[in-house]
Amino acid sequence: MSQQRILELRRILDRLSYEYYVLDKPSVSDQEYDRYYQELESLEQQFPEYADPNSITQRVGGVVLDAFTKVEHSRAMLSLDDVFNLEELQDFDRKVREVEPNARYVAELKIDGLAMSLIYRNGTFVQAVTRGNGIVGEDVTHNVRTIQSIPMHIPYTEEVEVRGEVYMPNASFEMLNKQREEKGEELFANPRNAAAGSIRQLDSKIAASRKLDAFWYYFVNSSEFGIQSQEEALEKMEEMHLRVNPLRRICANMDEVWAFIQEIGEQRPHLPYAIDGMVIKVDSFAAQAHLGNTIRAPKWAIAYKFPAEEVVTKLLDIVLT
Ligand SMILES: NC(=O)c1c(N)nc(OC2CCCC2)nc1O[C@@H]1CCC[C@@H]1O
Repeated sequence: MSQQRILELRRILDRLSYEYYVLDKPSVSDQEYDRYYQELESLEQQFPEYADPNSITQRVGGVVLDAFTKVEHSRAMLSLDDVFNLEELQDFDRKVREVEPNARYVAELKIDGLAMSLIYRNGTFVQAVTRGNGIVGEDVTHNVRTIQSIPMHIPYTEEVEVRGEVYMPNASFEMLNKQREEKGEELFANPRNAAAGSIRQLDSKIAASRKLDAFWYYFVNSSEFGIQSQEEALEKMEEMHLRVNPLRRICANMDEVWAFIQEIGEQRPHLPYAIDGMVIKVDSFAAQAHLGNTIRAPKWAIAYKFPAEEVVTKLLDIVLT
């Protein structure tokens, strides 16, 4: 029965795609993957009545909008206050401990991309909305659907909203600028601009060609899943087959945070994506609620920013290499 086979192939390919793009551990060869993919493509062409926008064959894009729809966020997408040195981190820690003396932190790399909200209903991906001004964003579902590591199905039927950062891996960024240089087009200054420019495309075929990726870090309705801390939320999102950055550290105090920042500062030039700092969050959700938010940013999180690489050293690198 062809519909049966179509649904079975979609499940197989979703699983294989998860292994490849999220776990980075494929269990079959590329040839075997391609055989399943081609069988699904030809069955979908023979039986268009079984078309599904969430089918893996739709990741290549092909939707061209004439405008973006504005969407109001279910809950405001907060920003982060910035600090630039250890002393300011210790000020933040002191203020936290006035309210939560035993707070522990989760330190997460600050991905330099654009913030995004994903909504799943009945286990299926339904919408992606940019942060916009934090209250209202743009519906970019057609472009986010092309990001291979984002699951189109999750094993939960309740409504799930998660937030994270869509970014352009350094390899994609270098390749894109090389192509643009060959075509005499203006280059993107950095991966963040390139990612933002790609997500704002009306033609999802262009977005698909930009090979974007994403890490997820915030589970909006986590309390409905009985989750009590940031680390638990990250583990739950991993369980949902969402791609979560494994490079993170639970820290008992700000000294451990500072040690992790130094370690990552060393690794930064060798990471496959751009980071502009570290996001430090109080782990316990009860403590987060106790600390609260300002209108713009949480009082339970802070962004430590790495010193901007001196333009001079960058220019010297170019001149001297
Ligand atoms: N860029 C990041 O890697 C990142 C992160 N790892 N974690 C958060 O946590 C949110 C949750 C509540 C307030 C900030 N935000 C991040 O980026 C923010 C989103 C909006 C502005 C920054 O890009």
